[in-house]
Amino acid sequence: MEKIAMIGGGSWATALTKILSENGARVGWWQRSKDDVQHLRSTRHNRRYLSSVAFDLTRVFPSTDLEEVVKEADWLVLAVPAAFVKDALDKLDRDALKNKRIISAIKGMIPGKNLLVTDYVAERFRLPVASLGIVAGPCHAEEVALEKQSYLTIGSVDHQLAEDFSQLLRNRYVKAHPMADLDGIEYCAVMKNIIALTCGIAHGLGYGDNFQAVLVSNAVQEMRRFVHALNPQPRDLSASAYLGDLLVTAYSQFSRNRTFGSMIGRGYSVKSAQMEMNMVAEGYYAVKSIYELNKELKVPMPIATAAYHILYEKISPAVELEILKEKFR
Ligand SMILES: NC(=O)C1=CN([C@@H]2O[C@H](COP(=O)(O)OP(=O)(O)OC[C@H]3O[C@@H](n4cnc5c(N)ncnc54)[C@H](O)[C@@H]3O)[C@@H](O)[C@H]2O)C=CC1
Ligand SMILES: O=C(CO)COP(=O)(O)O
Repeated sequence: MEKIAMIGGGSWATALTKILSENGARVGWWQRSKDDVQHLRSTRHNRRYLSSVAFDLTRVFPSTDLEEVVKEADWLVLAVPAAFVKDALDKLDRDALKNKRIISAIKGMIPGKNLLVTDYVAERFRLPVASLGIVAGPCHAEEVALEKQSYLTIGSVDHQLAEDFSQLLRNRYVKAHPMADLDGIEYCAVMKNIIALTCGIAHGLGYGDNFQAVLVSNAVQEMRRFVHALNPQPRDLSASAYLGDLLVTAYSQFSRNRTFGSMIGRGYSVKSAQMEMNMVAEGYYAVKSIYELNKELKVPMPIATAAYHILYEKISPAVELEILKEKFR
């Protein structure tokens, strides 16, 4: 039986715990809140996220004791929003993660450090990059709860690690496959949130499907330029780990980033949109990291720049979209 430490109590951690435990793995599930852990133990349901899912408590072990959960596991799955990774891992020392395989399920960057999550973890715990991987692909937690057919991609420079984790995920409604492009997949997963957020802003302002199709087409080119500048290697951005994830996030009713952007387009402030959501739109934080990273790279990134101006410089969404409109082809 594979032993997994799931770090995080949000929708994605809940969905991954469902998949992994129902496939037979033992999942030690770390959450911050004692009350939430207690509730899970007594009712078998996560009361805050995907509350319809019932867990088998002979395989799922909710706990607030991070060190204990990590000690018992072969795999660590990080599934808190990127902004909380530093805090969540604060108590762990290098030895705690020695000889473990670490999977990031996070599609965001470490604020302030402007690092991908896998780069941060490798640096902070001095781990070889071959011990790390990322779960990506177009997959909303809500559809996992409904057992709708989904596809996941595991990116790692270690093919065996990626294949082994894919194997843990495969079931009747999840297909998973390995890919070697760890950095490319992770950067694109970050970028697609910014783009989906901008699609939401356009929608909130009253732009329609015709415009969004052009926005997304231009966004693919922006993603290609940026990822190539950071990590030049041949990659087919039409693969589902890149384009598929962009499409589902830009178009789905379940997308946090699109929903958040739509509120901004309709005139909400960042604070009020965040308060209303109870969920995290990674694109809000990521756009600052990407904008700062790009000060050196100087890649033309009109969409990310517009989102940054709207979210951090309080420039009117309508004005930024007018500017963007003229740049698209
Ligand atoms: N929800 C989804 O369908 C998918 C999410 N992801 C990624 O998974 C990551 C986690 O997102 P979700 O599970 O969607 O989160 P969520 O938006 O469902 O929930 C928010 C999470 O943040 C946690 N949180 C809030 N304040 C915290 C703090 N101070 N310290 C630690 N944790 C805190 C909450 O406990 C909860 O776990 C994100 O990077 C997201 O992009 C990736 C694929 C699908
Ligand atoms: O990454 C996701 C789907 O693949 C989730 O996107 P949102 O955070 O916008 O819901």
